[in-house]
Amino acid sequence: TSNKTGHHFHKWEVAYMYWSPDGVENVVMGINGQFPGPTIRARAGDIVHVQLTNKLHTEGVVIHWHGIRQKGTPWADGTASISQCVINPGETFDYRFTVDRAGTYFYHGHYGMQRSAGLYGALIVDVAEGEKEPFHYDGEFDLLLSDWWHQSVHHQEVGLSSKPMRWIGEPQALLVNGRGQYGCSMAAHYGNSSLSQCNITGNEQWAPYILHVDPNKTYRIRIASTTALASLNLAIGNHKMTVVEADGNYLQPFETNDLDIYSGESYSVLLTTNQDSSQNYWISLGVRGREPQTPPALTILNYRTTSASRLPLSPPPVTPRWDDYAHSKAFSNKIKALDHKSIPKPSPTYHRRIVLLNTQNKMNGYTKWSINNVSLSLPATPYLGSIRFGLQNAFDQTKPPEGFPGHYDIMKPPVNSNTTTGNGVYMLGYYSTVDVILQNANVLKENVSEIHPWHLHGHDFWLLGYGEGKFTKSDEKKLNLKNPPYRNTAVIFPYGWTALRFVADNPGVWAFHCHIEPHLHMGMGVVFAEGVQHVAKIPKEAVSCGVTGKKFMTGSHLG
Ligand SMILES: O=C1O[C@H]([C@@H](O)CO)C(O)=C1O
Repeated sequence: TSNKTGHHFHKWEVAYMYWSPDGVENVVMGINGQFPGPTIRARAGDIVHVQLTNKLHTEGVVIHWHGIRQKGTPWADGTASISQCVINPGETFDYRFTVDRAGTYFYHGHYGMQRSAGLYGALIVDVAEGEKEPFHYDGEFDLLLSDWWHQSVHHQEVGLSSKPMRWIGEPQALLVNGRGQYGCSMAAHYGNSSLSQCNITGNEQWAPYILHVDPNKTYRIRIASTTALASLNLAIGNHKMTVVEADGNYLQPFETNDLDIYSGESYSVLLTTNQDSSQNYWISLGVRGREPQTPPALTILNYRTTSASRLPLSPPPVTPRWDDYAHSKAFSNKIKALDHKSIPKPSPTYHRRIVLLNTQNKMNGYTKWSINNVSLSLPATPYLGSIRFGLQNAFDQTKPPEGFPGHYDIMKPPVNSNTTTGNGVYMLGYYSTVDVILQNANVLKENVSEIHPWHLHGHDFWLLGYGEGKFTKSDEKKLNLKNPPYRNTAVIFPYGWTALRFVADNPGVWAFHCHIEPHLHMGMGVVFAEGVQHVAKIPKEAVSCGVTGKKFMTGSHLG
């Protein structure tokens, strides 16, 4: 075996194109004529180099490499206004970064709502040569989950930022590897469906991605969710799954009949093909946490011992009811880190604890999401450059709040619903240990509190636990400091809290936000920065806009 660093060079062009993700022709944001974009496959320690050219006619673009920590390359994180200037039409930007750890990742647009427009794809990192995964499998499948609207993202963005706000509603279809079915169902013939039976030859862009398996083998199914809105549950007829990986980190294996997956998360499950091999089985994905108006996504587990076009004997497995939160919490609480050299043990103490209250608010008649009563509105100049070069006029210099008033009633709609906007930064001590308590609350409407999956850029965190109601000092003893999962995305349940801990050891500026795209668009995020003075050699192209761009034109040097 050799220890040579692999180098993966990809030339990509992003463009809108006609596509039919669910049987209805539409316009998607594709890469090199593909939707979803090409899968990147590398080994741990390799360098990935994507030379991205923007072929959109009138929009900028960036791509975020979700789950890749960008150690030493914070300008390659692909967050508009945070890590870089947008790539203008006709321009090319070089994303060059190390994939330092094996796992299931993905990439997606991180400017406006371009992820919802279809700008996403899979990024799979295998173990380094000579290394082994801590589990065995004979074959592998990659499922990238998303949701799809017929209305364009431009239309959606205008609706969300209008007065009164027009909500995007539920998706028209759920997609597996960019494929779904609108207005028909592959399982209509069992009865109890108002939809007609789909007529699919298999060559359609919207034909399901079928998993072809041999009997008595073990398969690794990698599942990642880049949905704009939907929380999902995946179940496979007659088969159990063993969950072994989450967000690029190994788990203590556990068996399950169905798997919850929130936007921004990834899992690997092992499936043993030990059922009647003369039959096929449904794979079904249902909506969680919001009253569904979208039929389940369906595809087929095909035993090669029978024809792939033969439909399963029994109807698709029924995923848990959308509001069965007890089921979701039980699943989340089963997730524990594997004792493995690749996963650091949690720091036993913290230096700073930031409590982030999540509320839906009004601001002068507009609807916003706010964190401690501040709704994020990103600045014109990317923070990475403005903080590195000390340009204080580029964003709010007031420190964002560390918490919220103790008397705030999380069970009621906000009393003072008039929120504020801001773009201040949480400056974290370099190498300090930071605790974040994400506190959920009631939305503007009585008796409603929603699910929000929070995603942290540039780091993994230890997910120390979940609880009900308002987090109090006495909840500290409930935190798991023994084997918390090490992840980059964590959900907050309705009216509950979620506790995280991470070490601020990655020089750069990092987004931390709700991964529901319309929610981020409405301000549901914060910005962390640490060790920015240690960032050297920022490529010019990353900061040639706003006040950092002007700095260049006066001939100053960078880095
Ligand atoms: O941000 C949101 O707005 C709607 C609703 O609260 C108002 O229409 C919804 O379900 C969200 O998640």
